[in-house]
Amino acid sequence: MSYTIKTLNKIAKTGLDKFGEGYTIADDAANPDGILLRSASMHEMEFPESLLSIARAGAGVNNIPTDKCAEKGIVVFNTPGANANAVKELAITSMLISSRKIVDGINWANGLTQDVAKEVEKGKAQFVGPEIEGKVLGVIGLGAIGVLIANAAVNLGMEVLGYDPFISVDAAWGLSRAVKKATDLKTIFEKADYITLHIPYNAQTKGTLNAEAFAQMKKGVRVINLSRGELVNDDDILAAIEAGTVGGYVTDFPNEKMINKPGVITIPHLGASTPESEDNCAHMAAMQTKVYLETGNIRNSVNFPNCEMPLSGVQRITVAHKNIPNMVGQISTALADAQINIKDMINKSRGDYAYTILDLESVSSEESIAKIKAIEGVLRVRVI
Ligand SMILES: NC(=O)C1=CN([C@@H]2O[C@H](COP(=O)(O)OP(=O)(O)OC[C@H]3O[C@@H](n4cnc5c(N)ncnc54)[C@H](O)[C@@H]3O)[C@@H](O)[C@H]2O)C=CC1
Ligand SMILES: O=C(O)C(=O)COP(=O)(O)O
Repeated sequence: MSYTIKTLNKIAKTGLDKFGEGYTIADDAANPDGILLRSASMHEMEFPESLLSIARAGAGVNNIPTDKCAEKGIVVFNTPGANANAVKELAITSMLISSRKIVDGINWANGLTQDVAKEVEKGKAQFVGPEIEGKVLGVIGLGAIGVLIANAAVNLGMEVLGYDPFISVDAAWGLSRAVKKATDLKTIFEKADYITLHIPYNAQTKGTLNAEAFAQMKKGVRVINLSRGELVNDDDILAAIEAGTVGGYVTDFPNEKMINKPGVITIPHLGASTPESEDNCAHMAAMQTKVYLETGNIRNSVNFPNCEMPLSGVQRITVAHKNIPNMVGQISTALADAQINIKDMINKSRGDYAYTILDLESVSSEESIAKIKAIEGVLRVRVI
């Protein structure tokens, strides 16, 4: 057994150490079995035939063409929740720095040269800003991060409204009963003093906060975006700041338009930059990759279903395929034609794609594997 892992970003050593014997890890591997990355964009990349999996050490997968990967039978993983606490802490920080004029105050104080103590007392009145206790926070997206923030804000004495039409059962279980459900974005826009976004960036969520949204918001609302820059329309929020509708914008995704703008605080994408999160994400990404390469079991994929079965039999075959009728029938017929008995099997689907694991009582023949590969809708066959 030997596998090659390519890294596209710096991945915490504690995670890479999990691969252990039989693995070569390099940032310039030509024909990797697996790729590990953080925010590097893979949209323009060619995928080598050797590539079986991609693991995003983090939450957002908008930097990976997940459908294109699925079509090639490449399983893409992320690490749900592994960096959520780091983002929660930065979101609370962001609410505070959007409210109290801490950043401006620090910059001003650093520019003082003489009679500093006296000048501080004279000048501090220009940096007054409101407290967050008693104010209304609107949380858009109640996943791993949104739930933690909503609960923390309740504990800080805020009134919290949450909006997530697709909330998972687990997330709902974790949410404080004090968090009120908003059934539409309008309610959040009209009531919130602070709005924080915790949704993925995709074609549906692009520009969630735009001129139409800002027009419905309370005057002076503070907006926090630690999710992705594209969720907020840059020109529209700058206009809303200029008009006084938005009282402050904190973004973890600076660009040329946002730098050095009054009312905008730019953070250099630090949401997940804590040693704890970097270790958690790397650990999960490495373990999910190792398990997939060595057993074919899928845990925490974003483009294929989760599908796990304990190893049994003398050989395992995994088939990534389209979610269309009669795939399992055709695969088992190909094996039966070669007198191969199936000891155990599992089939799961997710959207347009599905995955089948078969543990065999005898070793398959090249001919039967070729037959499975030739079935229309089969994307990738592995013999483990
Ligand atoms: N700044 C940073 O360093 C980090 C940023 N992120 C960003 O935060 C996002 C969220 O992360 P997690 O909470 O871990 O993901 P998650 O997948 O646990 O939660 C996302 C939630 O958004 C909800 N959602 C999806 N579309 C929605 C819509 N149109 N309206 C309302 N809710 C919607 C989903 O139902 C889900 O509950 C990531 O996709 C990523 O873009 C995540 C980690 C670090
Ligand atoms: O997990 C995410 O979605 C993030 O945005 C974190 O990005 P990073 O791993 O710090 O480049």
